[in-house]
Amino acid sequence: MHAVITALPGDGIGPEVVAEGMRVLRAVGTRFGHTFEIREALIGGCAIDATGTALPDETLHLCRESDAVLLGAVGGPKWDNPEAPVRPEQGLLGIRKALGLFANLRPVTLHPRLIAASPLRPERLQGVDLLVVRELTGGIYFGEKGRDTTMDGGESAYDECVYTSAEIERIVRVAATLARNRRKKLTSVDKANVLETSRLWRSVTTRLMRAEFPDVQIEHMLVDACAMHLIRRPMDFDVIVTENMFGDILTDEASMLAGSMGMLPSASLGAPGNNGRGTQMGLYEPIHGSAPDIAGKGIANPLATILSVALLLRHSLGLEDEARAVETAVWRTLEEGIITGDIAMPGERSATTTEVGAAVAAWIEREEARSER
Ligand SMILES: NC(=O)c1ccc[n+]([C@@H]2O[C@H](COP(=O)([O-])OP(=O)(O)OC[C@H]3O[C@@H](n4cnc5c(N)ncnc54)[C@H](O)[C@@H]3O)[C@@H](O)[C@H]2O)c1
Ligand SMILES: CC(C)[C@H](C(=O)O)[C@@H](O)C(=O)O
Ligand SMILES: [Mg+2]
Repeated sequence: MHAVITALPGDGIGPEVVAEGMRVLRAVGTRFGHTFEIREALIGGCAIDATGTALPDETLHLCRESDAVLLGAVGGPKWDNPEAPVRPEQGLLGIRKALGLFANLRPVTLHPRLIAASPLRPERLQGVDLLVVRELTGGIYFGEKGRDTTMDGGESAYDECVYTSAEIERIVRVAATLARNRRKKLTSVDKANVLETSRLWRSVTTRLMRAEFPDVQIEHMLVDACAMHLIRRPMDFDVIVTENMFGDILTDEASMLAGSMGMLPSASLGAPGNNGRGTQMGLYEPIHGSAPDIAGKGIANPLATILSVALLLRHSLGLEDEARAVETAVWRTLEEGIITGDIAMPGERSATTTEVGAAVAAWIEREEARSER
């Protein structure tokens, strides 16, 4: 296969982890005989510095012409002035919206050796295998926002949260379809005791599940309780579907089940079959940010990005064997103990970002990595 991938390294540790993602992609190409044409473009803070905008037209054009996009992270202290008119995060939100990527899949799977290193008790983590489906192009992130002055001469600010029934239906359909192929349990997370958008979310979800997914068990959970249950009994979750902001927050929390922010990948997808391959053009990125506290040190965990490459192979290129080869290679690398400091046990040797990427790539190039894990 010949595929065109746009790489958007971005800021902070973004370029460090995307370099390892590309190394792994090249290893997959070598091992399986594919050519991946990788084009790099600017997004976020580095794009602001170079062009004055966080999402240059050139970047968007390249992404639209690609089979898939691999993104690192955007943002950092250099651009953190809250009063700045242009912000790195606008690039990320802009590309998600412009490409119509409303479904953000954030799987949480645990390697056994990470259970030992986790701050949580091991018996709480056995059997954890969940998937958060986060609505990505609506809600409070994209509502009207602005500033005003108050009667007493002070300031006010507002962020409107809007959801339409069509937006809720399409994301719940994605999540329920995924649940149907897993353990057939869907948890819809909202704040229906307070928010009108959540009450609509709950009604639409109930109606749709009854009509189209009677074989999938549906439960509704308030977001505050969900935050607690994710720690108390994470193995009880199969697929979670939720709105944009709740999904953002819950997945940072869920990353600690897997031991680190550096472990969780994501796939952002739009309407199915929009690329002529019967698969989906998508954007793939780790869930973490630019990690300014460790940027430039060569110690960032690249596995979230490498696992995002696996999702890219699966969802945008339809290469299931290749996706599994990447996931298997990641597991083998963890078993070998080639791990960055964020998931190392006290006293254990920490590998660099590059050493981890090279180890995963080496496993892919070996025949054994193709077998089931
Ligand atoms: N998708 C994105 O581009 C994205 C996501 C989240 C935050 N951000 C931006 O990143 C900047 C920093 O945000 P933050 O510090 O709140 O969140 P962050 O995710 O960058 O970092 C949170 C903590 O996790 C650690 N961490 C993150 N990724 C890691 C990795 N791969 N390996 C090891 N440790 C890792 C960091 O060192 C830090 O201690 C902000 O400007 C924020 O807006 C961008
Ligand atoms: C950087 C920010 C806009 C982004 C989000 O909130 O979606 C990030 O936190 C994420 O999880 O991808
Ligand atoms: Mg986030």
